[in-house]
Amino acid sequence: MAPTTTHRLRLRNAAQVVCISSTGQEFKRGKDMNDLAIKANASIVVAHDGKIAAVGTEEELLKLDWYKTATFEKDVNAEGKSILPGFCDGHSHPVWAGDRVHEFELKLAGATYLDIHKQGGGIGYTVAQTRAASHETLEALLTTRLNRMLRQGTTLLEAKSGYGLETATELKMLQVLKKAQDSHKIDISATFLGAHSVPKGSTPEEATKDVLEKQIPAVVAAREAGDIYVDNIDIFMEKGIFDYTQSEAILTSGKTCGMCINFHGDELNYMASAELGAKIGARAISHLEEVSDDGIAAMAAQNVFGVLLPTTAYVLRITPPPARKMIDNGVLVALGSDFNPNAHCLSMPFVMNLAAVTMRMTLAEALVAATLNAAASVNKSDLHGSIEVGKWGNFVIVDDPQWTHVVYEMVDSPVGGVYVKGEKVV
Ligand SMILES: N=CN[C@@H](CCC(=O)O)C(=O)O
Ligand SMILES: [Zn+2]
Repeated sequence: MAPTTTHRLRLRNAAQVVCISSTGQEFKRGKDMNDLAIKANASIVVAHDGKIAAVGTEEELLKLDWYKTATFEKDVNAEGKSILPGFCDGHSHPVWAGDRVHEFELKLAGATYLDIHKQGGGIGYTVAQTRAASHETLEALLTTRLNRMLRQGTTLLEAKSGYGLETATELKMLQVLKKAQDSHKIDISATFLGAHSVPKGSTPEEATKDVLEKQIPAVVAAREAGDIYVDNIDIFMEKGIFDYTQSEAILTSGKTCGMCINFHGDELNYMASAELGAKIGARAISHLEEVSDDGIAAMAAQNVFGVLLPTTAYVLRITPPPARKMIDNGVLVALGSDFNPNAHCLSMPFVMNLAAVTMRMTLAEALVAATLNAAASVNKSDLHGSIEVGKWGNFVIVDDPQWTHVVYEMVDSPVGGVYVKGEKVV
């Protein structure tokens, strides 16, 4: 008889455990996105280190010697429920003060995003508010937003700076993200976005020089001092903001300093961002509403993730990115909420609903893009994004035997519980 082993958690006999992968895949592409590796009437065990120790039907689990005598600190009956991996949000801007509800009304009345931007609103408005805000104010705002995301099932988040556009405020935002990473249940991939816009009174050339010569060196020094951490470098590559040459210079400089390239491109105008990203070894490019066919081919060939953000097209009433074409042509597709003062969305279930309805992704593709592929877009699918032995015990419990209800039931999605590292956090 095997000795008794104790474990943090067993979720017992769920109608569906949606594993996403059962072979340790780093990501999924093309038709494989429709295979969710679903186990019916299955259980999950999480060890005391917060990692998944076993997943399978009772019959499968009883083949494991240790399982027969195992005990569980929490033993939860999941009958009639379905279990998904915690959602992974591949793109967000969660650190800022003020809001732009006044601009929402202007946009509804016909003003475009770039019209408002040129008049000093948009990102410029948020930059002024965020520069003026204290660490404490930003921390409190971020915590509230993270809590709301967690309630909707997000357990991994890519989160950007970018409302400072100068060294001190960019560092303040990254410090606030580090504090959240050290204290909050959501795991955060931190992104430096000092080139989110051209600050008032500067030219794009001057702003590029400031990012290259002041901001990046300061970010690297603060990272070395342990004051911040930073995983990715980003830029808003857009007409009238940063062009091809400026984007290439900033992104490659960040890469040289050890950051992964993960940037905004081909959003409102075609900029050859996809082609640039493939050329310089980007991990991910977000938006891509205006991506070219050549750009799609280049991204597919170089394994560059397309992080698609259906909330942006919805709120700006623009044409969504060609998700179908991208998936069918082999691009690695992930999803993000794009939470920011322009697109105030904290819910990955809603993002999946929009992806399915407005971008013609299947429900399975939307789920893979909001779990395994979003985790992989920030190099974290070794621990996030699927229900497999050795990964974090991060789960969303859906109050229905069919997981698809979490996407189908709009707005008040049936998220019945959220677990992080085997602990119930919602
Ligand atoms: N497009 C650029 N950045 C954000 C919007 C930021 C803002 O408007 O404050 C985005 O991803 O949608
Ligand atoms: Zn963005």
